[in-house]
Amino acid sequence: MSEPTTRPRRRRALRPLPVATLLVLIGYAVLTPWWAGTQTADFSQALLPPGPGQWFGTDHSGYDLFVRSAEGLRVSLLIALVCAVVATVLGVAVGAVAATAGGRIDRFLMRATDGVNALPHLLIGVVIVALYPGSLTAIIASISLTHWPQIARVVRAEMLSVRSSEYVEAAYLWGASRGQVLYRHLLPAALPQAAVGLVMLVPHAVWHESTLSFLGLGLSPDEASLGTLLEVARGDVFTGAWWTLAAPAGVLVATTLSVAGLSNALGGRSRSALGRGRGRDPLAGIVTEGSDRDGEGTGTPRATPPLVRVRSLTLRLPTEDDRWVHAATGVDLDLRAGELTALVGESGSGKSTLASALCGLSPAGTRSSGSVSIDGREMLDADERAWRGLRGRTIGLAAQSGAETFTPVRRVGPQIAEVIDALGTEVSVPELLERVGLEADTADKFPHELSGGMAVRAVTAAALAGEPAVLVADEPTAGLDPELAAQILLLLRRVADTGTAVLVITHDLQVLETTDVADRVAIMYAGRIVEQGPARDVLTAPEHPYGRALMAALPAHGLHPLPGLPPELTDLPDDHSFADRTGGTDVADR
Ligand SMILES: Nc1ncnc2c1ncn2[C@@H]1O[C@H](COP(=O)(O)OP(=O)(O)OP(=O)(O)O)[C@@H](O)[C@H]1O
Repeated sequence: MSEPTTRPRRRRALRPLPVATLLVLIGYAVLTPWWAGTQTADFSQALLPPGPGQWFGTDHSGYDLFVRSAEGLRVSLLIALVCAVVATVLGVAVGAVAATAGGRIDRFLMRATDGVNALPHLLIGVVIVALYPGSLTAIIASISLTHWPQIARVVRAEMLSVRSSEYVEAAYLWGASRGQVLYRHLLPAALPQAAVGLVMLVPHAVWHESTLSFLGLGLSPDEASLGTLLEVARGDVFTGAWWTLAAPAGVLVATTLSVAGLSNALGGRSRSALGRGRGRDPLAGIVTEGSDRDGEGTGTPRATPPLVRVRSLTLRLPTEDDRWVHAATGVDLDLRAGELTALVGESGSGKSTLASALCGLSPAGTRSSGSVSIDGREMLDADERAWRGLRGRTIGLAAQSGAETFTPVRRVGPQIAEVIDALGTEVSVPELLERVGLEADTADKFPHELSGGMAVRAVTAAALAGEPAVLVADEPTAGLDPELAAQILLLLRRVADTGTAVLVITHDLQVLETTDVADRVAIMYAGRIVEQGPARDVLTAPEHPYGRALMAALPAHGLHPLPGLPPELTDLPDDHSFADRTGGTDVADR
C-alpha cells in the first residue's frame, strides 16, 4: 500500500512588477554612468527641459539629469545597502544573544533595544552627521546605529518560537550543544526574516540619506546622491525648472516602491516557508493498581538485568495555577535488551511524561521521587551534564511529532548527518535510512515532503544515529492507518531484535494484538501502571478491570465504550483507582 504523501506547499511567486522595476532601476544605476562616460559641465546646455536629446532635462551646470540621476541612485543605493547590512548584522547579533542567553541578559538587551527604538532617528542622525560633516562613515553610522532594533526584535521573536519547537528539543535530545542548536536551527530559522528586514531597510536608508543630504548635512553637493540632487534642485521649482527636482524625486519614489513591493513579497514567502507483585483490589476484587503479572517489576529479576529499571517513580508536575499534576505515581518498569515493551493507556494517563522522565526531560519544576536507573546509573536526580552523556547514545527518543522533529527549511539527510556528527558514531545516513526502510533519496527531501509513515521512519533513523541501547518511541503510530501502524511496529520489532531495549507508547491496541510484536505490555491509568506482563497474557486475558475495559473497547472485541471519564490528574487523590470511575462495575458485568 502506498503511503499518503503530504502535498508539498507551493511557494508564493514573487510579484513580477516590483522585481522587474527594481532590476531596471539597478541596470539604470549601473550601466548608465558607464555608457555615458565622464560628464563635463556645459553651461550652454544649462536648464534644458526634458526632450529628445535629454530625456530628463539638464541641470544648472548643463549635466544630463538622466545620467546624473543614475549616478545619484547608484551612490544612494550603495550607501543604503551598506547601512542595511550593518544594521542587520547588529540586529541579528543582539536578537540572537538575547534569545539564547535569556534571563537578565535578555531583559537588558531588550530594554536597550526599546531605548534606541524610542529615539527620534532623524534627530540622532542629524546630531551624528553634524559632528562629522560630509563624512560618509558618519552618514552610514547615523543610519545603521538607529535602525537595528527592529531586526533584533524580529530575530529574537523568531528564535524564541523555534527554540520551543519539537525539532529543537529533539536536537538537544540527540546530543547537540547550545552553539550547535544556535548555528543549525535558530539562526537558519531567523535569517530569512532578517533578510526581509534588510531589504525593507534599503528604501528606508535611501530616504534617510536623501533627507540628510537634502538638509545639507550629507554628502557634498559635488557628489551626486539622490539627496544631494534634490537639495541642489529645491529652489528650481519656483523658477519653473521643475525637472531638476522631478528627475531624482521620480527615481527615488520608483526605487522605494519597487524595493518595498519586493520586501512585502519576500516577507510572505518567508512566512509561508516556515510556513510538536500481584495483589488484590478491594473494590474490583481481582488485582491491585500496579499489578505485575510475572513479578519482575517488584519481585524476582529475570535472567538479563534491565537496561532501564524504574522503581516507585512518582512525578508531580506544577501547573500555572499552583496545583500539581499527578502524572506518575509509584511506577515500576523494566526495559531489557532485545525486548519490545508497549506502554498503553488513555490520553492523559501520563505515558509521555514517563517517557520524558526516562530521557531526563521532565518539565521544569517537576517534583520526583523513586528511582530511574539506566545502564546501572541512578539518573533521577542527575544533572543536565550527566544526561547529555546518556541521551542519544544510551537512550534515544523518537519524539511524538514525526516531521515536526526536523527543521522545516532544511533537507532531512543533512539533519540526520548532524545528529551522527554530534554523537560521534560511525553509521552513515544511507545505512540509517535503509535500517528504517527508507529509500536513500529520502535524504534529499524536505520534512514536509515526507508522508506520515516516512516521517516516523526518518525520526526513528535520527534516534538510532547514536546506536542507543534503549529506544523510546512516543506514539509512532499516531495518525497512521492500521496497515502503516503495523509496518512501524514491525520496524520497531526489528530494532529490538538487534538487541535494543524498545519502549513503544501507543494507543493502537488492536494493531499491537494483531501484529504480536510486543514482548511485554504495561497498562497505565491515571499515572499508575495498573498491570504489566507478557504481551500475550495482558492482551488476551487482562487481569485488571481497566485492561479488560480497554480491550473490550476495541472494534474486534465488541466496541464497548469505556465507562465514565478519565480523572483529572490535578490534585488526584492518592488512593484513586479505576473502580472510582466505574462505581465498581466491571466490563464483565455489562
Ligand atoms: N509540561 C507540563 N506541565 C504540566 N502538566 C503537564 C505537562 N505535560 C503534561 N502535563 C499533564 O500531565 C498529564 C499526563 O500527560 P501525558 O502527555 O504524559 O499523557 P499521555 O498519556 O502521554 O497522553 P497522550 O496519549 O495524549 O499523549 C496530563 O494531565 C497533562 O495535562
